[in-house]
Amino acid sequence: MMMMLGNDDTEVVKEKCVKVDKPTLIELSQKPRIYRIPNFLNDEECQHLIDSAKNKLRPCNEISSGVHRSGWGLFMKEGEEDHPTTQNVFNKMKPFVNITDSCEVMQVIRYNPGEQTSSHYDYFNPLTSNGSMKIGLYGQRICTILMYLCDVEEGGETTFPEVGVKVKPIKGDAVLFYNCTPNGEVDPLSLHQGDPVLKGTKWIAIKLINQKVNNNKDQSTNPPSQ
Ligand SMILES: O=C(O)CCC(=O)C(=O)O
Ligand SMILES: [Fe+2]
Repeated sequence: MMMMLGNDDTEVVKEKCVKVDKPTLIELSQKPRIYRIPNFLNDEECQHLIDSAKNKLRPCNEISSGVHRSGWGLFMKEGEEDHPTTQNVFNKMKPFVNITDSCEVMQVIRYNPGEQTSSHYDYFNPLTSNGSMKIGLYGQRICTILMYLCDVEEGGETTFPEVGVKVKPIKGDAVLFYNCTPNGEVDPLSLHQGDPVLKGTKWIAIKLINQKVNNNKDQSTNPPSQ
């Protein structure tokens, strides 16, 4: 399995976080597995991700598969993830998850006041033809790493309504959550949403971690919508 908890580089704590040099996972929920990773990104990394996206954002005023997303977003293009800062961010993820060439490109999203993403699952639905086609192409989205690139004055929490978990955006923190159960089945408890921003701006970066597939997918095709 991809998660390597409790090895030499990581530790899981259930209580308040004490700042330590090595990455720490704070368990927010066991079912589904949701962890906060405090201080995952430094200020420079947050700024780099914002700067690399800010002039290229497109409105996400769309309703696809029943998900209402009203922020502004960008999927990094091939090559943009090669920047040393972004590669360093991926290196920081490696103690926790398997990053392979099957993984979808990183996505950067900005929400202004009133903008949000309604409740949805990140996994591909294996019961639909579209979902199973994407599973074949990219691999199931086993888990998601969501990074907060700034503080938000008010609102904008990431909420998991099925399990009553609400994560406040804190600049540099990340949330790692599993869209599948440990035996690999899609997990309806992973339902989540980006609450409306009430005051300020919310910037996030998202890396979806797909199960590795062995194919020659064309990396230049558009990433799948959720
Ligand atoms: O904005 C958030 O906190 C959640 C966003 C999200 O779940 C997504 O873009 O898939
Ligand atoms: Fe999501």
